[in-house]
Amino acid sequence: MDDEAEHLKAAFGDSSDGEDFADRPEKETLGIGDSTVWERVESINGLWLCRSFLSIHHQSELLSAILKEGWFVEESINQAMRFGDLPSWATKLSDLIQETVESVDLSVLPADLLWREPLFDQLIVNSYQPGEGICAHVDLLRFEDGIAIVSLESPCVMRFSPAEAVEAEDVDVLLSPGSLILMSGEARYQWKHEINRKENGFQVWEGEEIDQKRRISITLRKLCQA
Ligand SMILES: O=C(O)CCC(=O)C(=O)O
Ligand SMILES: [Fe+2]
Repeated sequence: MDDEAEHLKAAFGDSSDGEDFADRPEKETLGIGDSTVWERVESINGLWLCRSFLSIHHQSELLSAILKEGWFVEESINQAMRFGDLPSWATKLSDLIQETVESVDLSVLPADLLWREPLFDQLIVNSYQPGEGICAHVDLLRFEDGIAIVSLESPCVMRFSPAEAVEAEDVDVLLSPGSLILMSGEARYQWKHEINRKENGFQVWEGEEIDQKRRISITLRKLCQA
């Protein structure tokens, strides 16, 4: 077992523990977690969270595929970007997002976004060491509506705050490993999002300080046509 798999096993237990994947081959092939429950983040239209998007096994496979790309061998490099043809693991992830969204009877993503071709053609993988995060921002307008973020490894709190000075409270969302968030409409254009993992940050969830480790995120977007 390589270091990453060992690390995941230590954190989450063996993926085969108590799970008989043979009974549910379809789910496992698709990499769908135990349940694909979607939560609408109240007070932010267009923000949806699926905590159990990826099974432990799929998280481990995805992490290995990302690390195999060799993007993060130098400590100074913590971000990789790809446009157009995405690596096969990212295309599979995009397909899985589409299937998962399609299979629920909820408007998790507006149909015109869900069925555009391709769903995503831009990929960013960020690797954050403990203490590192991302400043409050609205994603650039050169990207279309409909943004997906998949989280791996350390959980973190992502804070949403209104982009314009309006009377609305900030909203914290816990991005646990294996989770997927989708932002569209107001969530994408009218709210900023940030992750502050500095000492004076906000990595507290349900009263407990989050034990920070490396966090890897995969952001999928679609470029606007020129
Ligand atoms: O790492 C994340 O979860 C967020 C990344 C992000 O917001 C971005 O790249 O625009
Ligand atoms: Fe962003």
